[in-house]
Amino acid sequence: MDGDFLPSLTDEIRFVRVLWTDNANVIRAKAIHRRALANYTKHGVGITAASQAMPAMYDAVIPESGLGPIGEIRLVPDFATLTPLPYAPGHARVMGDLVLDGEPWTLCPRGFLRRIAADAALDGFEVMAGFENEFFLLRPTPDGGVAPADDTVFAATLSMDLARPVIDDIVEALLAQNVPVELYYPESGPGQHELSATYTTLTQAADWQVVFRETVHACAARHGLKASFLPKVYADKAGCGCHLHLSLWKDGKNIFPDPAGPGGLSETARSFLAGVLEHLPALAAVVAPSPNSYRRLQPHFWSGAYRCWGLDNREAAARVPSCPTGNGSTHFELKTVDATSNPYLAAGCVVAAGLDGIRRKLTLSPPVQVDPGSLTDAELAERNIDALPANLGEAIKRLAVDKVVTDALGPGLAKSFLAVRQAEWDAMKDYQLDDEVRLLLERY
Ligand SMILES: NC(=O)CC[C@H](N)C(=O)O
Repeated sequence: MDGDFLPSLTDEIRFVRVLWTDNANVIRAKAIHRRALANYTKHGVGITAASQAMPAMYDAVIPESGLGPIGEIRLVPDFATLTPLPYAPGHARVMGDLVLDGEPWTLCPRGFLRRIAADAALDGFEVMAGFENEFFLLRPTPDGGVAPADDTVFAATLSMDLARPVIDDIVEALLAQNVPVELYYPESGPGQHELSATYTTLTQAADWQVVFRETVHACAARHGLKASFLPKVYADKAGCGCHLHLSLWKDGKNIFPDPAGPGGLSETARSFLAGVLEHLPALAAVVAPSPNSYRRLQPHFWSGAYRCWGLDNREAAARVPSCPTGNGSTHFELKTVDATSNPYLAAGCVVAAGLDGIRRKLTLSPPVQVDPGSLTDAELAERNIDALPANLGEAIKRLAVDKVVTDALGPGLAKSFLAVRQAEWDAMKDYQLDDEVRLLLERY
């Protein structure tokens, strides 16, 4: 698509933002003015390679990432994703691919996910995915802080009424960007909401996750509110998950369900899930990558803090939702994931772990049909259930030695990702919750 899309841009579009995500899952863009667009369609806009070496705290290059001041990458617009931004009149957005010497750059998160989708295809599978987000709507307070926009409870219709103007705006904006919203309800935290969309292909699911975060933040701001996806904002209240739903398809047919299999899952689905659970301590560094993530992964908050799976079990890391038709289970939900994770890296690493499970024909442990948080240490050990890493520092150590996940990432991406995670852990390991919230609330 070398410029043939240009007539489709209305005269009102002034800037086209080309987006990329980094190893700290900050969403960034360079915007091209429409009068100069043709100059950048093919080879994209130059950005520094060091853009993949920045932690969440500040724009500084982490030297251990292997990146530095020298090195230029091309941010090439993927015009198939072009859409005007309903919340930013005059602006449109495309997803960008990071390209080096005309080839996908090995450190590009979007390119990485495409690689994993291609790996799955070589094994004969198409992966379908969906990210299911929770977020807080917060109101600025006179002292410069924020407070929840309301103090309602789970699925409270009062919350629906109070938040309706902003939620309606978010939903209309998502639909206008072709993100097919399906379900909405207020979640149990104060001012917390959940909106989910239909599942789709792996790369599109990650693209939609970026669009989702952008849209929620921007629409909230238009209503004088702040939105945040930070995993834990209030210590004693629900945190924000970004559960990842996955299924595997062959020849257009979902191969997850088998009504006769344990949990209604086929043998392939069970091996895939076993792979995800085997690698989960390492995956934690990718799907729960912020020091703040580990405040959320606690028992009794339905956040998936235990390495196990269960049918309709909301305390297990992997929940297999039962199917109302009784024809077997169509997918599973990895609850451990939060929205500080880069969706391309998170989805790609989880799928790589699952494919490893299939290749090695791993056997899935029996489902856990009790609240793992209510079991004693001895009972947990007996069932082979362990807690996830206690903090980001522990998770980084597990990722560094997980050959399957780091090989999937490739040496450059693994090195830069680990270096950026380590820098965040080093900087924030002694922070109190308030310090984290002050620093990270508006990043996510
Ligand atoms: N309804 C739920 O499953 C709540 C999820 C929970 N808020 C989380 O942190 O993931």
